Amino acid sequence: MTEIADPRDRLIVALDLPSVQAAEALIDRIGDAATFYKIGYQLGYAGGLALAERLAGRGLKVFLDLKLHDIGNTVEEGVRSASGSGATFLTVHAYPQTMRAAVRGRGAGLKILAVTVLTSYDDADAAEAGYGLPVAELVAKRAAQAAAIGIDGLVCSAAEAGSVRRVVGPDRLIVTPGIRPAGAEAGDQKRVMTPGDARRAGIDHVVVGRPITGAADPRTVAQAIVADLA
Ligand SMILES: O=C(O)c1cc(=O)[nH]c(=O)n1[C@@H]1O[C@H](COP(=O)(O)O)[C@@H](O)[C@H]1O
Repeated sequence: MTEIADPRDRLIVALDLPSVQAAEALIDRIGDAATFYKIGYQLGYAGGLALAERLAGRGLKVFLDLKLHDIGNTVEEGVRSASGSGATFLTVHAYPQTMRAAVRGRGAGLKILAVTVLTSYDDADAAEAGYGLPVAELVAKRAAQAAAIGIDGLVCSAAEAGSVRRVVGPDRLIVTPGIRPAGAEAGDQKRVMTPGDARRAGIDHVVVGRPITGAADPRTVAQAIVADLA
């Protein structure tokens, strides 16, 4: 687990919103309660990539959640292009060819996170997708491959944080979505944990979307999550 001086940096708010205007309004409402924002498909395809550069320019940390997976050349060049965005994190899927390409394209300052098994998957979903391993074993296998390839961090559920830490050692980042404050709706997430339990399991950062984006008072929810993480 890495040392993080400001506990707010452990919370990554997923800006899963339909427009840059909506994202900017949410960031204004959250104010200084959060320092780290994730831009994924929904906002990225609606002008969010330019927003990523603006947020980084304002000193906020940005996680570009592009979940790249393609032929090696395309991944390598895509990662190279994203290296100029000012983002701190970029995701790829944890396939060996894809991870090797991402490491080749990685520029200074950009950390590559490999998504092991999506937190919306349980063992039945993995079997339906053709995998012959239960989720926990597939996560551990992909984490070991990612570490051997030199990936900076892993995305998994907090339920696997302990086993992933044993596989990858203390220096690689563990970033966990599927985080729900006690009593919050899980929605389509199947492997969920509270922020405090995730922290005790040894994660570095949590990713939280709908519990914050859908809250009547997103700033208060973000502050409560940071307090639980601390
Ligand atoms: O890479 C991710 O961030 C990610 C990986 C994963 O396994 N599960 C997962 O939920 N995510 C992302 O984390 C966020 C979770 O959002 P909420 O379920 O609304 O908190 C979404 O933006 C997802 O795209």
